Amino acid sequence: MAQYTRVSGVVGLITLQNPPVNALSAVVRQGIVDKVETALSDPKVKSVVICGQNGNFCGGADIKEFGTKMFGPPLIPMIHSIEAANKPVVAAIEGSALGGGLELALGCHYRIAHSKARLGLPEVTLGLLPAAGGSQRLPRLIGVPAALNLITTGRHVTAAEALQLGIVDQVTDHNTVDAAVKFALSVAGRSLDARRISTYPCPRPSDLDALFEEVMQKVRQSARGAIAPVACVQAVRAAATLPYTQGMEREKELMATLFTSGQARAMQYIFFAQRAVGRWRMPSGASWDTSKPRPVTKAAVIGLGTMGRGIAVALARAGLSVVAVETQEKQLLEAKQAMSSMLERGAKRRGGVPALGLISYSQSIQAAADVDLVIEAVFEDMALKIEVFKQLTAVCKPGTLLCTNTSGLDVDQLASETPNPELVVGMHFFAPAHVMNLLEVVYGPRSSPQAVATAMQLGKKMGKASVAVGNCSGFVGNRMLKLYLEQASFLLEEGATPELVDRALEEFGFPMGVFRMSDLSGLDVGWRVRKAAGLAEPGEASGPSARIRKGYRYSPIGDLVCEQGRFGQKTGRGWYQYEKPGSRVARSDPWMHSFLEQYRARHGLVARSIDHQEVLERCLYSLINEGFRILEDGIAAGPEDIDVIYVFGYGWPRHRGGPMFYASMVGLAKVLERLEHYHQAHPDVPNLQPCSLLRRLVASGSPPVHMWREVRKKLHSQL
Ligand SMILES: C[C@H](O)[C@H](C)C(=O)SCCNC(=O)CCNC(=O)[C@H](O)C(C)(C)COP(=O)([O-])OP(=O)([O-])OC[C@H]1O[C@@H](n2cnc3c(N)ncnc32)[C@H](O)[C@@H]1OP(=O)([O-])[O-]
Repeated sequence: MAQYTRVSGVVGLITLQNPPVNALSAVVRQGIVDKVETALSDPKVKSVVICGQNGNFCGGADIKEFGTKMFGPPLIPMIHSIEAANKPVVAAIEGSALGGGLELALGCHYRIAHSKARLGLPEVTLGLLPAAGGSQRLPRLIGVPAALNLITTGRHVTAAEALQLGIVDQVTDHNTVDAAVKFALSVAGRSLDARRISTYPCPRPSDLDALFEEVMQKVRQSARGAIAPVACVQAVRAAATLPYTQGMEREKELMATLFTSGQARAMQYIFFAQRAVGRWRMPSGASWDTSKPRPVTKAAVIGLGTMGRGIAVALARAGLSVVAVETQEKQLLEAKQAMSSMLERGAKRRGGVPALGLISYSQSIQAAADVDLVIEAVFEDMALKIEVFKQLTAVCKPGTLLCTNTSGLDVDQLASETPNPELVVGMHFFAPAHVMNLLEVVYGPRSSPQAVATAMQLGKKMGKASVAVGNCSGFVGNRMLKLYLEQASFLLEEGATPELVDRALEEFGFPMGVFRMSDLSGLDVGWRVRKAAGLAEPGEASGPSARIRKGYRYSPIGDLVCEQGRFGQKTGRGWYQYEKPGSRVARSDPWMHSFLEQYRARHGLVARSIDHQEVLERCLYSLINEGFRILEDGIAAGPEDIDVIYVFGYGWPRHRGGPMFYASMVGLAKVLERLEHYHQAHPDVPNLQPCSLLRRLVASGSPPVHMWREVRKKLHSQL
């Protein structure tokens, strides 16, 4: 709803009230219409101020209303009536003015923002476009290029940038509503003809067609199949080429193509999933609202390799005091240099001062004696990690949380090597840790809910999408990825090429196919893990046993490629060839094609034609199937946890909603039928056997993804 008061005698103050972000629900819209009417018809009122309750202007249209029957006054005429008002209307912007919230402000005649406010039109991140006049008014106010950038990226701008762009008229460090009321008093009675943005001509850059062509090409490339960014460009083009009213018609048309699209549903699902994973729950029943996190102001990072450096920088950026420990002097000096430039570059990009002073460096673990939490990021070797944990328990103050950045080793085994296993959790960051937004917080059976709560809160403070998961080999992300990689390798045996498999996955929307991604992360990483697991055997064995491990099918192709010293980008050769070691542009490698032909010949395999559909079904459905096993094991509390992990950590296209959401869109019965088909064709691949939870969900009518948690609980209780 909206509240109305008259202040300073002649200013009508309208306050949006819908905590926490004053979203424009039907009730709020009705409130605005009524209160604007009141203010405009009150003869004592000379000008009007619109603000939001609780220091937040407006987070836009109410996303929770999408997909339901819409009622209440529509946004567009509501904003038009404000713009057409005969008394100045001033928007007092604090906190966020996003989407419909900024569109409401653009309908006002003036905008005053607090210096900490954030403004933007992020509809594209929800699979939509600004559909309450934003795509038509913003280009008229700030020009086509700037509007295109904000609308196609959905990025939020600071108040300072908004002032520089001309979106707001004034920025204040003081009480914004007071500043707006003072401003409203100062403009009372002034003509408003020049303040109605929809009447502005849209500035036309001389090379308009060239500009839109270039932007559309870039947008199509980065969109990777997402339809909303393309529609955003088309809507802004309408603003630049059509009169306002026709442009609004075009905006409406384009929004209609997006609003009910599967992509929009997927992206709104991820919006809420990202918030849902913050409400974590452990199998013991302990949860986010019953477990109090410990305060963490000072942390230590042990081991300053690539991961350790990124984690320390991310902690300092979050405002924590950091002790960075590296026992090797040369490595320590190199790390100090690298981390300082990471902080400086970051500060330059985001504006602000690099937090160089927050990090202290040491060669001794003793330096971690007074920290609240330690993150161990040494080489992925259990014996080494146990040794580090032993040293830490000897020097750290009582109650210090010991976290490991292992990407798959047994967190509980590590915990059992310490006197206080309840203080041990995994904090699995993704490379580069100061860039990637995902954090898997891994709890073992003895991890205390307080330790989980503390790690989750720290992850949020570092700006990470933090997901609490149970301890198992590979946790959630890597455990599922193993099946995806396995199928990709099998497809090479059966006739596919790295190029074909990658093209199918990139057309699906992944930034990189599985083989280009492996070349980027280094083939030797997986090889070391396979060797440690006793899977990779040296030499070119032939015959059936060469492709069997522990009784099941195994593809040694990856091991054989590594034996050639082909580790990917870092060696200039991997599944692809690169100009030189470290280059990033992958080119097909004739060596790989003849190697695969010889490999098939040696193992009596006959190549067959494989299409994109089979690549997607085998790689994605086997990954999804493992997702169901993870839900069945209770390692992940719900499908949202898995989907947030894959969208934020593994490049799963956001407009496909994540693996589990995607399975629900494809249809669980279809996924089950295809898995059964492939398992029948490959009985020696047990991972293709459909998971019983999938079978039972299909048997119970394939309920929608948001009901799986409840259905799984019920199915479990029936066991
Ligand atoms: C016509 C028009 O053109 C179109 C079509 C539109 O306008 S489409 C809509 C466009 N608007 C957006 O894209 C902005 C979306 N929101 C945000 O980016 C952020 O929320 C925030 C504003 C920057 C605050 O961040 P936060 O970190 O302080 O809190 P939070 O945890 O995120 O959010 C706190 C709680 O508020 C809920 N919430 C936030 N924004 C919401 C919204 N617009 N509608 C409904 N609920 C919303 C959120 O789910 C959470 O709920 P719960 O989990 O507690 O139950």
